[in-house]
Amino acid sequence: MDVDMDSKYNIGNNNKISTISKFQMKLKPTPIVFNNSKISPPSPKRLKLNDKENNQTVFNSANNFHNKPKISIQDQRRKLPVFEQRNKLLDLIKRHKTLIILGETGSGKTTQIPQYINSARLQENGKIGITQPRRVAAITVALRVAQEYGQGMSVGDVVGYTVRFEDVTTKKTKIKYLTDGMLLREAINDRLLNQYTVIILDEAHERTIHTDVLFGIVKRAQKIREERNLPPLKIIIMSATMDVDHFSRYFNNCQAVYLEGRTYPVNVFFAVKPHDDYQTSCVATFFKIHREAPPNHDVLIFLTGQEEIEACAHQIRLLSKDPDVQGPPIRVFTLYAAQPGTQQMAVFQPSQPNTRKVIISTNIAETSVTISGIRYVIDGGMVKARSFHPSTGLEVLKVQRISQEQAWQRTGRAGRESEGFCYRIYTRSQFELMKKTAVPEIQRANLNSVVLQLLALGVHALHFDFMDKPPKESILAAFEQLKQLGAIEDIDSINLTPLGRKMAKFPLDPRFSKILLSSQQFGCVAEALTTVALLSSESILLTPCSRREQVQSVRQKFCSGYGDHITLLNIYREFNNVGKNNKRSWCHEHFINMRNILHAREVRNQLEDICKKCDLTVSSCGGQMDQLRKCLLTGLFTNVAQLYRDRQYMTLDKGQVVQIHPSSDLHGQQPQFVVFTEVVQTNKCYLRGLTTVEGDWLNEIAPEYMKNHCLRYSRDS
Ligand SMILES: Nc1ncnc2c1ncn2[C@@H]1O[C@H](COP(=O)(O)OP(=O)(O)OP(=O)(O)O)[C@@H](O)[C@H]1O
Repeated sequence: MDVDMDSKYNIGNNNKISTISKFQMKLKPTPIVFNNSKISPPSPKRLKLNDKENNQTVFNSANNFHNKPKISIQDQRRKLPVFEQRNKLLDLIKRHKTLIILGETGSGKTTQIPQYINSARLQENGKIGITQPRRVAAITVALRVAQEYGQGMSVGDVVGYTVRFEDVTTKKTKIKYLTDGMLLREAINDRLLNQYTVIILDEAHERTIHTDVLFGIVKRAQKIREERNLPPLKIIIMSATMDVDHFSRYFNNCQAVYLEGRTYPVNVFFAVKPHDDYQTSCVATFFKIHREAPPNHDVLIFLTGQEEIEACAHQIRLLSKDPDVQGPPIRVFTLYAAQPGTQQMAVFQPSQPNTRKVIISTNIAETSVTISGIRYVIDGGMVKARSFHPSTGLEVLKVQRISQEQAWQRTGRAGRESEGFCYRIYTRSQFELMKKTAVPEIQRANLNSVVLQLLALGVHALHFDFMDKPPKESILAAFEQLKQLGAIEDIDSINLTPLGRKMAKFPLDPRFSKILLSSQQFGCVAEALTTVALLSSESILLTPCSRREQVQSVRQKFCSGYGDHITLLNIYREFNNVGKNNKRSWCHEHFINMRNILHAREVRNQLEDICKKCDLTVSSCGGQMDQLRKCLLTGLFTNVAQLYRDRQYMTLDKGQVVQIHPSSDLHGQQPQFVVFTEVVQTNKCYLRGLTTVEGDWLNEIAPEYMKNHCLRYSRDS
């Protein structure tokens, strides 16, 4: 792209924008001005080789290679900065039982280091496990590494991956990429993680709740294996951006090594002034790039969530139809967690010649992934983060500014195959005001699942060796909830009840596991499985903004007076009744996301297998929805709200004032009691995913809980 690196450019001066705007006045992209900042990510302190005082090591490498003709995959590997350091690195790995490795984004840590270890047989008879915070990264990196092995090697042979509901490994697998959540589940069955001799916790800076728990689990497994003279466990912690001292202290002042050298430079631009409407600014910036960049120089845009991403995709598709828009044909892709795997993988397909691929993604493309062809990153600067408030008992999703570390990771997605560009839709001073690192998830999340998993490992969360302790009240709230669900006898207990042990077998929030495990007693195992599978997968409902009324009218026949969960169940049942050949057109006609519903079916099958292992037989309640509604209450009785004033509800648990979300089937109705599965916070608190329940059922189903949580208002008041 022929951008003058030293001058500003101004999308507002581009008369193409005014032509574009005639298509959709409301969506007119805001003009945005950038400065080229020419800055680089901060490198960790560079210290001398084997600097004893600081216990860190520096490597020197200066691999700078620019737009070269296509090179073989093996040559690509040899040109990565880590390649030059291979022997020194292997020597360090051999000598240290725990090692921290820092290296620039794209330098080859994730794909190369496990291969080096395997070639040198450092793992001996065990496996090398490499964790990733997200499934997309685990899958794509495994595919890439299998491809690098060549010789017809397919994923699942020497290189494999395991993500929730998908295991592509065999006995032959030596290098196993897996999500941090899956390694944690494996630890429940094998506390010492005996199948591994090397565990690499990658992208450690992300501090996902699972990685944070794994820090303690692997540290403990390493120590116990040492004490018992079992084959040792080597731990490697990797990232491009992390607080080395903090990590090193936690891992008994272990050695840290900084791999110098980067692949290709990325030129960073900041907006000259703040832009509140970052979504529209991203679109404007995209069209600026599109007009000037050669074909197949692809673009990755970071936004916060499904709705925003779909709206942006819609806007780009619409604007790209303007005959005045110059540039190659645009192919728009979206990437967010709620999509099924197959749809996510489509993003990684090579671009068609002479086109422009634009991918609009959440932070799932922020770390580890390489999307071939990406030269440009547009960073909206925001992320949707989940936070739990023990005082209200609610877990809410909120859009907030990213951290500086996240900004650098996003920048790192350009410049992986050649020089790249990153446009930040925020000013330099806004960047400087951002937090250096994000608050670890463990300090802001609902800890129900973690506390349950730790108990399954025989550990009490209050006594667990966390790198940064979660708030005590969040741990206590989790114990309280597990007690209410019947997973433990009392809140000091470190023993799970038989029910609790079964709950820990499901890769689900304990409230959902409880629903499944109670469903036998209500004769609705089939319906509970469907409902929980649908709630654990991405939304099956498509609601294009422009066709809202049409959507409502075709879906009317599925709508249940009992609310959203039963409506979803009705849709799923009908989908199953449609013949195989007609499913696609049926989905199209009813605005149902076919991939998501098929994915939900896969999830359902897997949950059914676990139910069978827990001795449940699949029964159906047919049309008796009271059975399912009661069953939902067995897990979700702490998520009940009562009508107390016109359209205002109050949660029974903590007395939080809430309203029914406009997208709910129950919006506009005022049932006395509702059970909910989601809370969304904008300027008000809204409940989404609702089912009506009867007040009397609460005493029947959760008598203990109701002793302390009386109904706030009697029916007559
Ligand atoms: N799927 C892929 N397609 C094409 N090239 C790839 C792919 N995966 C990796 N690469 C190449 O390998 C390089 C190293 O990738 P790798 O993921 O190992 O780096 P990393 O140091 O772990 O980066 P990060 O810290 O960003 O995860 C990339 O910069 C890219 O050039």
